[in-house]
Amino acid sequence: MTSTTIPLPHLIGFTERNGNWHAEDLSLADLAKEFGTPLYVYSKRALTEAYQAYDRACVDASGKRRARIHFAMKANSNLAIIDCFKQLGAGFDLVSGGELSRALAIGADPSSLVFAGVGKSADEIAQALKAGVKCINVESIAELHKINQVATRLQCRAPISLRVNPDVDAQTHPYISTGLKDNKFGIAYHEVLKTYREAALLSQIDIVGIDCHIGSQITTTAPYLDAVDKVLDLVAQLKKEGIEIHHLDLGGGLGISYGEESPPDITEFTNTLLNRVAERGFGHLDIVLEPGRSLVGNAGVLLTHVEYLKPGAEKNFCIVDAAMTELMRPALYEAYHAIVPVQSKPVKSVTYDVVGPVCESGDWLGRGRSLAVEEGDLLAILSAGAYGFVMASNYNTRPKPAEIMVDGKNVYLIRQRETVADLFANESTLPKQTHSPLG
Ligand SMILES: Cc1ncc(COP(=O)(O)O)c(C=O)c1O
Ligand SMILES: N[C@@H](CCCC[NH3+])C(=O)O
Repeated sequence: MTSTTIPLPHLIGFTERNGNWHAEDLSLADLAKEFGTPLYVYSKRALTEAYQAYDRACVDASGKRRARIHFAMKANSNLAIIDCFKQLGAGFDLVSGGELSRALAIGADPSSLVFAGVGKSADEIAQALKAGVKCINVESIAELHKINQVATRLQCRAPISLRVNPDVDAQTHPYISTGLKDNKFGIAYHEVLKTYREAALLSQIDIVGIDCHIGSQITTTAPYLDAVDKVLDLVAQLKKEGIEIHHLDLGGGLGISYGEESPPDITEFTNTLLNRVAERGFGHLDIVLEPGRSLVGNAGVLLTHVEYLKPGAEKNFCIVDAAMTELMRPALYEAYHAIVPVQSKPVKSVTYDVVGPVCESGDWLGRGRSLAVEEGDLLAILSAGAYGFVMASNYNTRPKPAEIMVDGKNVYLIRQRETVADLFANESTLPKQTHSPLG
C-alpha cells in the first residue's frame, strides 16, 4: 500500500504485475540488482507517447504544422533523453551555455534552439550567437543592450524575442511561479512596448518574436489563456507600430499528476492554446511550446533500498539509500512523490516517514507513508523523471546516481554512477611547506 488517501499517478511504461513493478518489459528488482541503487530508471515508451500527444495537436487535420515543440531540457538534460526527443522532431529550450553545449553535442540543429534565462553572461550570449540559435529570449533592457554589444563585437545579427512578464497567477507553488510582476522573470508588461521600440533602434538586433512562460506544474488552462490574450494584445499593437512579430513562444509549464492532481490532457491542452491563438487571428505565427515536466516527469522513477526501519514514539522512520541529494523536490517544495514497494510482501503495513542518510532534518522523500516493507527491500519513488537527477547534488560527498533507459526488453546505461574519487578529482591540498609573504 502506498498511502491511505492519495491515488497513484496514471503511468505509461511503469506497471505493477503480480505484485512486481516493471519498467516496460523489465522488472525493477532485476534492474536494481544489475545497476545498484539509488538508480534513476526511464521508460522510452513513456516519453515517446507524451511527445506524440503534443505533436498530434501541433499538426492540423490537413497535415499542416501549427506549432513546434522545444523540450525544456532543464527538466532532464541527459544526452540520451534529449537525443530521443531530437529524433522525435523536437527542438530545445535552453537556460545556460551548458545546456547549449549539450544540445550541440547531440547534433541539434541550432535553428531549433531558443535561449532563455534572466542572467545570461556575455560569454553565453556570444556562444549562442556563434552557434546561430533561432532566438534569444531577452529578460531585461540591460540584457538587450548587452546582446547588442556582443553582436557588435562579433559583427553578427542577434535574433531576439522579449520575454513578457504578463502578471498572471499560474496558481502553482510560489517557487515555480514565474509570470507574476514580483517574479524576477521577463520584462514587466507595461514596459514591453517601450522595450520593443528601443530594440528596433539597436544596430545588431533583429526582432523575431515574443515569449512568455508563466510557471511550472500548472494544472488548469485558464492562466495560460489569460497570458496568451495579454501577449497577443501586444503583438497587435506592435504590428500597428510597424514592428512585425514572426514567432510566438508560449513557454512550458503544463503540470503532471503526482497522484492527486488532474491536469488537462496534453493534446486537449495544446489544442485549447493553439485554437485561442488562431481565433484571435494569429494562427499564421511560428508558434513554439516549451514543455519539460509533462514530457518526462512520469517517464522516470528513482529506485532506492531500505537500509533501516527505525520505530519511534512519535514517528517511524524508513531510512533509505536515496536522499535529498538524489531527489530534492520534497525538501525544496514539500513536493509529494508516490512511493511503492517494488515487490509486494505479506508483511504488516506501518506508517513511516521515508528519509535519506543526509545530515539535514529536511532530508525526507515522503511523509506519513503506509508501507509494507522490511530492511533490504526496494522502493520506487514515482514521477521522478523531471527535475530529479538534474537537481541532484554531491552534498555529504555523495556520488550522483546512475541513470538507465528501458526500451521494451532492452536497457541502456545512460549515465554511470559517480565514484567518490570523481568527487575530489579536481581538488588539491595546499603545498606542504608554506612561506609567509613577510619572510
Ligand atoms: C522558460 C522556460 N520554458 C519552459 C520551462 C519548462 O517548464 P515545465 O517543465 O514546467 O514544462 C521552464 C521551466 O519552468 C522555463 O523556465
Ligand atoms: N524545479 C522545479 C521546476 C522549475 C521549473 C523551472 N523554472 C520543480 O522541480 O518542480
